[in-house]
Amino acid sequence: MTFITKLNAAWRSNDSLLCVGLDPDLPRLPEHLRRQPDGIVAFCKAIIDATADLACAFKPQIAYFAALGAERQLEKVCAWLRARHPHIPLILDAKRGDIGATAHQYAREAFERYGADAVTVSPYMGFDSVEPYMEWEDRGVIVLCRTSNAGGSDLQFLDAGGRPLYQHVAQLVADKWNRNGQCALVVGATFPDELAQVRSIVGDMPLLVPGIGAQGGDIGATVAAGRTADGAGMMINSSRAIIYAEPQDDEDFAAAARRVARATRDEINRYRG
Ligand SMILES: O=c1ccn([C@@H]2O[C@H](COP(=O)(O)O)[C@@H](O)[C@H]2O)c(=O)[nH]1
Repeated sequence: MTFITKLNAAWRSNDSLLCVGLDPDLPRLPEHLRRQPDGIVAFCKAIIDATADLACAFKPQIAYFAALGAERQLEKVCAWLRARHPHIPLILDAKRGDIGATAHQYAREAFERYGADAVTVSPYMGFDSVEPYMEWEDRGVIVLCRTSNAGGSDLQFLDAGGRPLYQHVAQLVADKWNRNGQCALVVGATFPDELAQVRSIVGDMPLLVPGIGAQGGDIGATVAAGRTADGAGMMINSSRAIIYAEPQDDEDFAAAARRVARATRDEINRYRG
């Protein structure tokens, strides 16, 4: 099954546009897990199992694992996700970008080592730096377009032939790069006007939309700006607000994550029309 087919099925089966981000920052993990050798794996497995019926995708952020030399733990988290929840797409957030030969190795890392359904990539080294990922025709290639951080405007708003560079990237990916129908774009929820612009350029292409939750993006404005005619089209990511949700009463961390994930999924759905 291709990434796009899997994503469409997950949108429907879980009635969800919510992507749960896995950004396990060791000091923020429950105390008993910080001391365990595979504590990050245990943390992520518990979050995954508690939210899998509420999510349209999971997005591990590779930096949180690589910074600790915990790539083996990331392998285990990805293996768990693929084995226990094979119908939920696994997006590796790695934001790779390099010359073709090196990009090929990054693609092997994402798709073969971690078995990801999709990977995030930077467009700024051009098509030959993105093309190697497309050899895996069943996987998704999610290209940075209008990122959620304020500093994204430094470059993404530069004039590119009469319009901002992020719009040029959207057009380029939609018209030329998406030869196998496997591309998606990253557009921040923190910029609903730009999200609407991108949606008008790319038709029904899926958008990975980080920036709600800890970054404060407005869910109603995000859904209104980015949804497709059938009320889908987006993987709206929330990481810290879900995985570090404050437990209430006698909840454990996974139950707290589930409560916030459910509330977020339901709030998104209220605006889908
Ligand atoms: O433009 C972008 C692209 C990627 N991200 C990533 O998404 C999550 C956001 O985490 P929160 O805790 O929900 O803020 C994180 O992994 C980022 O690296 C992004 O925020 N913006």
